[in-house]
Amino acid sequence: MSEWTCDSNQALTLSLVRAQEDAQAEESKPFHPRFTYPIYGDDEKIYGYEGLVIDLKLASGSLVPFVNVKYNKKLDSSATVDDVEGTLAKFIPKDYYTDEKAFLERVEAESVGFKPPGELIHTYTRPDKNKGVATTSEDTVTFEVYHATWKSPGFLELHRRMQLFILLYIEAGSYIDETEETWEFALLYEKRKRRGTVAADAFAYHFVGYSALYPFYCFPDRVRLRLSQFVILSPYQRGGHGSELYTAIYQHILKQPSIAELTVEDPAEAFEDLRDKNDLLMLLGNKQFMEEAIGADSVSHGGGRVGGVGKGGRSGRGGNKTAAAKAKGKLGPPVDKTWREKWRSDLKMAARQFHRLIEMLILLRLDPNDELAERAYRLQVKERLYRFNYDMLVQMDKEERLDKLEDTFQGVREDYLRILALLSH
Ligand SMILES: CC(=O)SCCNC(=O)CCNC(=O)[C@H](O)C(C)(C)COP(=O)(O)OP(=O)(O)OC[C@H]1O[C@@H](n2cnc3c(N)ncnc32)[C@H](O)[C@@H]1OP(=O)(O)O
Repeated sequence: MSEWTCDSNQALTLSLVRAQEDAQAEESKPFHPRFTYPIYGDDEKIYGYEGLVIDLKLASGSLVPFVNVKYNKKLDSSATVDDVEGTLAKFIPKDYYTDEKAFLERVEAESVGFKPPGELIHTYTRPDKNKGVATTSEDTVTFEVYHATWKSPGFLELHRRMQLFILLYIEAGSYIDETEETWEFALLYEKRKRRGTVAADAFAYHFVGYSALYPFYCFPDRVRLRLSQFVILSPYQRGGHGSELYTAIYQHILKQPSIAELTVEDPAEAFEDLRDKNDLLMLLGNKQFMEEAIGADSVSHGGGRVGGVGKGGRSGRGGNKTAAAKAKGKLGPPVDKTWREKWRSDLKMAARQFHRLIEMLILLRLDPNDELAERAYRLQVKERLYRFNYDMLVQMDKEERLDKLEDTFQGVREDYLRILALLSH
């Protein structure tokens, strides 16, 4: 890289600023985005500066921005030097701060008054990583999920600030249309007791992440809600917050009679794993579903448990399955399709996702020495794969098609084993 060229992912430095009383938090440390190509171009390079830092600070609650561009040297004014601030300004609200003192005063003022917009739909706690291991309730931090629409007071302004994270974190992510009224949102906030001199019962809210969902018509009289955007900010990633937000959205949907199912738009791999893991845990924890799936005897003997699913392998291998339980279970293989469809519809799951989950649950208990069961399983999975890839497979001759299906099946099976291993950590 030439002396005058900077990596824009490194140059852009984000931080979530808390009020001075609250500032000593892990989550306020600076971090870098995953992508900047939607802002600074496909090669994610900025030309014309040495030691460039684009300091983008956001008030941790309202996400009001402050921008300060710093550098050691800048090339003499010429047409080729990139306009760093002007380019970023096109993607954030016009009224961003450039005066740090005024910005910090705003952060202080908001730290007592800011509350997330929308309706509270889910609460959970985590040990306070800024205090070490939790021993009392004082050592835990509360997190809250809010359901919001454009009509929720204060949400439109907040969304104009937080949508930048879609560009910075989601590949091929783009801004949504504010004039489309039907968007729904789930916002995740940390709710933390204020420190220092402020009132003992005062709380401050800090933004963690959010999701945008869009309803599509679903025959005859309901909607299919499509999760289109989902982001958890770097300082909070891999702490189970994405799982909590996803579960809150799913539980909210289960309670809404007008929503038929939840679908996901073009999920990133990490999100697919998050979704599979949480969906599997939800099914394994559903007593009635598991009893019908594998028989009440097997569930009470631990056949529906996750425990013992080690890395890259299954436990149980059918060893403790009684013949009676096998005969009773609707899971198969092959699965009872009418039973599967009833549960899919009750659990409001998209068809492909639910069929995959069923295939994973079967694999979890499949006895590799039971050739009949192995064959029934292979046929079940291949039937789904055939339908899903029909347009491509139908163009091949028979031998090629069978080879392709077998390869795909083996790949899918390997991936299922990888996902099942995620359940044990
Ligand atoms: C429809 C869409 O919007 S798809 C786009 C999804 N969003 C993005 O990719 C934006 C950038 N990334 C993020 O926002 C977050 O990293 C998310 C949403 C993918 C995950 O959020 P997190 O809060 O980190 O997830 P959480 O801690 O609940 O992880 C649950 C499981 O998901 C899987 N997972 C989460 N992140 C990753 C990752 N980066 N790579 C692989 N697996 C992952 C793991 O199995 C994880 O369990 P584990 O930590 O016990 O191994």
